[in-house]
Amino acid sequence: MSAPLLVIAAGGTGGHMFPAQALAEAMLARGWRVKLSTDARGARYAGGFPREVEILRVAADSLARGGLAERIAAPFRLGAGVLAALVNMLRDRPSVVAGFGGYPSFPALSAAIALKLPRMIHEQNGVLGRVNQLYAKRVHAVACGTWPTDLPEGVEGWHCGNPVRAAVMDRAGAPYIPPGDYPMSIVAIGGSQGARALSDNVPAAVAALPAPLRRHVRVAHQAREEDVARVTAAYDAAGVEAEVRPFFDDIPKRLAEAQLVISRAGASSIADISVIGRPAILIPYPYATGDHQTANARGLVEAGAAILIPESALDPATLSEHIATVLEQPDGALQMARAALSCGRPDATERLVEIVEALGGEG
Ligand SMILES: CC(=O)N[C@H]1[C@@H](OP(=O)(O)OP(=O)(O)OC[C@H]2O[C@@H](n3ccc(=O)[nH]c3=O)[C@H](O)[C@@H]2O)O[C@H](CO)[C@@H](O)[C@@H]1O
Repeated sequence: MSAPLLVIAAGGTGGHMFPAQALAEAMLARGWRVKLSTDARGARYAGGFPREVEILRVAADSLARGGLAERIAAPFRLGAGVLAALVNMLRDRPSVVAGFGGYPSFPALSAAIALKLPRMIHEQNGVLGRVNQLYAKRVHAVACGTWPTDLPEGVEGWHCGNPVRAAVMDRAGAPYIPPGDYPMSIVAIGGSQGARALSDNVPAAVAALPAPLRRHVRVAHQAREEDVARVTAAYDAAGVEAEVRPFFDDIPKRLAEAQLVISRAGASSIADISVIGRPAILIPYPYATGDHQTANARGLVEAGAAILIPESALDPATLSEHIATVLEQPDGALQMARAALSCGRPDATERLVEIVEALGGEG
């Protein structure tokens, strides 16, 4: 008998592809075969997948983007994608089909429903994306990366978490050193691309801290390339030691060493902060689809692990007060760090594996 087959369907952004890759690796290690159904954009990330994973390219464009001709063509391309997925699945008879969101997950999930195959979705954010929203009621399991997640009535979700990188796992629950009379680290991150709102406000907020506190603070600040010079100059002018870069490759280590994290609320940033367990001030990106970053922040805020500042209420004075509140209260900061840890799911991949194996066993 051949090994059971998992078909993973995921769209073309890192947010969808990374958890899909973590599951692919884990299922291969358990002796399953894995195929990845994705589009041209997703195929660019497929290089990170193990070589054993066969890539099935599907055409599946957004119905809402592009020019008129593209919009007219989109439903036909989606239809062709569904037909191709049907043909593939009739041939392969997968044991489980797992959608990770994005348009390319539409054809595979549609075919799985038509063929009555065991199927699941994983949603990384606290609000369901379009394809996941469409199919949440028609799959056998809804795995949630963020908790709580807004789900349609009658749909039960499983808090699996979002898989994090090995370098984050290595620091899961690393001891937290509460703030005190010694050098303290603030890490400011704005998602994978950096955030202008953080660059406009964090340096001024740090500069406005009471002098005895400011003297002890050093900052690692991720800024967009074009903002690096002015952000560096702002810290210099305030006499604050700061490293300003477009991207830190060693962010897991820096998060582990931080007394406070100031961040956007992208799904992976939230997962990293939770798994390592650090107090945070979260400023959700206000234009994310369905305001999902505010939803992503909810779990940490409700647990008392994070302070939420909507971008509309963000200014240096407000941010400065919140930074001071965390850094001047070591017990409170320690409580926040512990609360963050209680939201973390370092076993996210294993939880996803359990769902796949349970569904595969029923197939
Ligand atoms: C603007 C936008 O729409 N962003 C979306 C995008 O997030 P995006 O991919 O931009 O951001 P995420 O927070 O999900 O991930 C960023 C990752 O980069 C790491 N990091 C960050 C800075 C740095 O210097 N070094 C570093 O390694 C973070 O620790 C994290 O692991 O996809 C996510 C998953 O669907 C969504 O939740 C976000 O809303």
